[in-house]
Amino acid sequence: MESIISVKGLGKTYAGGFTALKNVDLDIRRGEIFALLGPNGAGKTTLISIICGIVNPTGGSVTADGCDIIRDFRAARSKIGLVPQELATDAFESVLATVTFSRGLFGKSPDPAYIEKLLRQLSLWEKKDSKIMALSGGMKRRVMIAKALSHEPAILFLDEPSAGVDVELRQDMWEMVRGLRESGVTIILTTHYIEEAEEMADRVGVINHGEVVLVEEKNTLMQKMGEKELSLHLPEPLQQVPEALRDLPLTLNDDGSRLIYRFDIKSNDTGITELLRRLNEAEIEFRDLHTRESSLEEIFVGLVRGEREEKAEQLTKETLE
Ligand SMILES: Nc1ncnc2c1ncn2[C@@H]1O[C@H](COP(=O)(O)OP(=O)(O)OP(=O)(O)O)[C@@H](O)[C@H]1O
Repeated sequence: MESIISVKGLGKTYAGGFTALKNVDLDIRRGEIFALLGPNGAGKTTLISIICGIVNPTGGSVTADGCDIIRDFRAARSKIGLVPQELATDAFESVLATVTFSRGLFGKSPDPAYIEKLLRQLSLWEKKDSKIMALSGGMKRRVMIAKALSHEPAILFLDEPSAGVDVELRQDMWEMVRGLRESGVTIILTTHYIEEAEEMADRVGVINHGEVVLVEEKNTLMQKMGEKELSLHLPEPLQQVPEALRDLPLTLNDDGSRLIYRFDIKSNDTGITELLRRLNEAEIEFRDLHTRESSLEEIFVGLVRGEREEKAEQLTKETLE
């Protein structure tokens, strides 16, 4: 599939000597919604800022829609719309004036018909003459998106689009972002809300300590990394997992009244038949039984923790050697 952003060997060491990005390779496909996940300080904003030309990289290269972000800065920047985390707009301006002005900043000739279409798409047309300060938080955020799209970019970056937005508005925002994708815009969002990535993204990238540790189709990721949980309600609570069942991946929850069995989604043999047979043998009765798939959040936490543990192990090994 054709990539619209191509990041190669990208590195960033800040003036103080801190390395925020290490040799990052990443391709964003044209027309997708890509979610960039990572804990605080992982390097998400640094990466976006480099692609948008706000921060200079110390190594590597980036092209946006075929334009090199350094050699061809203006052309590259005109391909990109950025909605930053902070809502910064002129409170006393009207919606229409603000968005029209933003387009002008990119040297694009005025196009009232396009601006109208954009404001309608973002449900802001009714508010076109309102001053920004008179708008609700959700509307202000939509104005930021309208500003970012005013010069008709092919790529839209949304840095934490749901930060401080209530659940209902978040749903609206997701709807709207999907609508933008339908209209052909490629969307890259950073988020701390894993459910946002789970709900919206076509692909997910995880960044940790300045390294892209994983890029995967969301569905594949959830299938590959996911665990399923089988939960059995015990009418007679257990103090501990019986000796005869200790070799199985079982844990007790809810004061011993729930037995949890974890199995791998990708495995052909879930071991459930065997589990039920062994429970029967051990004369453990259960009332109901249901399964649950792990969420992207659990996968993410598992990944980051796994990497941390691996590093700690490596460090211990190195210290001992
Ligand atoms: N101008 C700067 N000078 C020095 N270090 C910086 C600078 N900007 C960011 N950093 C450091 O680089 C690392 C990555 O920061 P970045 O803002 O890219 O992370 P992030 O993944 O966006 O985090 P968050 O989720 O908290 O926004 C952090 O350790 C941060 O302290």
